[in-house]
Amino acid sequence: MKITCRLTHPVSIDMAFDVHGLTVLLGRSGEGKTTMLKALAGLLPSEGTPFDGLPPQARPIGYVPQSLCLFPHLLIWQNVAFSLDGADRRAKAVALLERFGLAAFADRRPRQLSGGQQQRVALARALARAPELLLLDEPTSALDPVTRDEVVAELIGISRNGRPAVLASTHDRQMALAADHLVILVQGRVVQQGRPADLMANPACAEVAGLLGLKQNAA
Ligand SMILES: Nc1ncnc2c1ncn2[C@@H]1O[C@H](COP(=O)(O)OP(=O)(O)OP(=O)(O)O)[C@@H](O)[C@H]1O
Repeated sequence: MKITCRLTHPVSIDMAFDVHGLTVLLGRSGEGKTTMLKALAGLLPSEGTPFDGLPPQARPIGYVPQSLCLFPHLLIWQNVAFSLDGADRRAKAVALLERFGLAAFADRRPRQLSGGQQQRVALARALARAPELLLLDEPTSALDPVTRDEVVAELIGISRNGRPAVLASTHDRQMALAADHLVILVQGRVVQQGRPADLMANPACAEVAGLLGLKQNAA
């Protein structure tokens, strides 16, 4: 899937990149990663996205914000079933929870779950509408290293099934290096994209080398 996006406010962005498998957007704080994910999800006005003209609810997108935004007053299964209709919505939600090993938590509330479990509930909710593209804003930022590795493995598993493609923003170098496709942002522009190993071997510039944690040659 080809993603394009142009924005002038609140930050200047002009991006074009491919999404296949688990794709990770890596950039410094303030580059506009969150802003672009919101624009793709239809929560901010933008131009040149593949989804222009569609209201947020009609976009084939699942979106997990950094704060997750689970509904605290709803049960876990009700959170997952939020966008579903029909008498079988509980069964569908529980089936999704089963996929993440959380079916036993269906009748609890979000505050009764750990951060990693809440992240998986938010993932299940985003997958409920069978999106073509799953957007995740810094999905590992609140997780300990072990849970982070589990969530990244789950994202790889989700994306390997072909649908949805998964696009995650991060500062997390470990997550970036585990991706199928890595997109590096500098000042709202894509400066390099490709397989993480290829970028590690041939960083396009000092900024890319810095983001990847490579030693830079003295000028
Ligand atoms: N509602 C807003 N009003 C004004 N400026 C904003 C608004 N939202 C974001 N910005 C600015 O736009 C820029 C990009 O913000 P954004 O949150 O998209 O960056 P980011 O790359 O996701 O950063 P981080 O990695 O720290 O989350 C920042 O300079 C931010 O201050």
